[in-house]
Amino acid sequence: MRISVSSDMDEPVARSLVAALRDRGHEVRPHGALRPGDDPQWAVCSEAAAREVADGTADQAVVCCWTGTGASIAANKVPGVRAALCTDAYTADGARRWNDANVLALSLRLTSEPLLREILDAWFGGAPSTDAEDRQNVDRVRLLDHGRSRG
Ligand SMILES: O=C(CO)[C@H](O)[C@H](O)COP(=O)(O)O
Repeated sequence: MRISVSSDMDEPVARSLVAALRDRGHEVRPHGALRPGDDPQWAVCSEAAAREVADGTADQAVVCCWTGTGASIAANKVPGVRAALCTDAYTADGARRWNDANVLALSLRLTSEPLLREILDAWFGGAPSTDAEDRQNVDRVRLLDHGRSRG
């Protein structure tokens, strides 16, 4: 897959993330502190990575900041993006399964190396549910991309 990755800080775990994605055979598109000369502000680089998902340049994205909250907030402002801040593998699995999340948000502070591997295993090992109620929920969220809460 083509994965856009952003981080506002050049932290070891962010570099491990890029390496882990490449090890898994993904094509990484770096942003922010992971790309020399790029703007590292979390609001800027998270949006840039999320936009690549929305416009189809990337299949998914992983956005990082110290807490993960700013990165997830910025990514979720991009129409078509469903970003999930995941601090454990169960949440990552649920985000893919129930929320059809297409952007993984990570906290650089909380995500240890073993936890990173667990979260990535769950994220990339999961698939969106085909259950009708789950799809209805995701469709409902898609309406919000267009400022509507009803079809
Ligand atoms: O977690 C974050 C935003 O949600 C940032 O990483 C945090 O605010 C640190 O930014 P800075 O180093 O510019 O103060």
